Amino acid sequence: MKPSWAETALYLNLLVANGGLGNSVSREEIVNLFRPFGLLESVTMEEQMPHCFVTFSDVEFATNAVKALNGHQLSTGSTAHQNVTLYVSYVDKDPTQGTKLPKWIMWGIYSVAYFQQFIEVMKNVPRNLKHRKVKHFGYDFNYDTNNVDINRPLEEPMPTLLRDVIDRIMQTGHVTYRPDQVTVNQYLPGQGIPPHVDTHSAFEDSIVSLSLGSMVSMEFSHPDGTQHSKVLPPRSLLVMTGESRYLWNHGITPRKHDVVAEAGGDDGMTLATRGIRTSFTFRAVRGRPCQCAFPSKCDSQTDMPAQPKAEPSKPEVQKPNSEAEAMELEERQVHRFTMRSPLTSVTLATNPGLMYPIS
Ligand SMILES: O=C(O)CCC(=O)C(=O)O
Ligand SMILES: [Fe+2]
Repeated sequence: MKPSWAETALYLNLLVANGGLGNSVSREEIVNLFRPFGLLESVTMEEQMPHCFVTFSDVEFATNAVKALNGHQLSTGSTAHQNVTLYVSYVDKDPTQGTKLPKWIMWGIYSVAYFQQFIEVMKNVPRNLKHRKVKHFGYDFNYDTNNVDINRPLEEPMPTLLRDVIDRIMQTGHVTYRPDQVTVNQYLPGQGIPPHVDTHSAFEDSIVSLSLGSMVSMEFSHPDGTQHSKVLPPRSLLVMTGESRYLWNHGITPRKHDVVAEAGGDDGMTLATRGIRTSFTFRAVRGRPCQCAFPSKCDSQTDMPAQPKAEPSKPEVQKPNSEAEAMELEERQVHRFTMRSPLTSVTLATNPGLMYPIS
């Protein structure tokens, strides 16, 4: 089957020509216009510029907004500007450019039918870890040693589907070593993965995670204490290279909702309910010691204190012992947020793809 990304290239980032501060269009007008299409990740407006950038948290939201709003006329009403016609188009802009944060590739290049085949892969896999389901291709990942045995590749060949994606990943130019190991993680709402750095000696530099199904918020933390959460929208690729691969911890807090910032420029927060998320992590096994510039996190260069195991989950801060306790903890955390800022509740589709076939 011909993969549909061959014809389809959609992005989460939109350029809104004529929708800028330079045309006296306000942030509020842009947010009000775009928000009905789905959760907004950001609205970027610069002084005097005649355009702005809108980033959605899901490719489908962006697709629908482009269809509906390209050519839309913003009328004067009570606002400062004359009638302006907005021209909305996709833009391939990397919002993490120039920062040390993980690279973020906004992609919606695969059709839904194509993705559905990926999720099928997990259907017959038993729930084999306490906190999530996993399956490995290429090489097994050993959760006791947090490593792979390079001398024991799996007999099952890498499925064509995954080889297609790997080709596509290589075409981005962000990845030096061709991935030959794939770990599929399937998380139910309430499940997660403890903060960790993928073992340096096990895998080469670039680590790529493709998210399918529900969005989730991934937490990144730097040894200097810097914390950063990033919403991973469905059908997006996260590429961790350099510092973000070797130094920053990444993890997913086990909870059923994520508190997500709204893009209005104020302190608006939205509570997003998690659905089932399936992620595909693409890595290249290393088979030789790591010589990175981050010895404090490098098992090849330092006697590392044992990493928190990816399974079973080890508590970082507060760990609920039962489902009831987990719910209570979550209630408390969510409640704290509610007190600080008004929350609107939004349930994101578990598999938005099924609802909006592209091709
Ligand atoms: O689910 C993800 O996107 C990340 C998985 C991960 O970090 C891992 O398997 O090492
Ligand atoms: Fe990881």
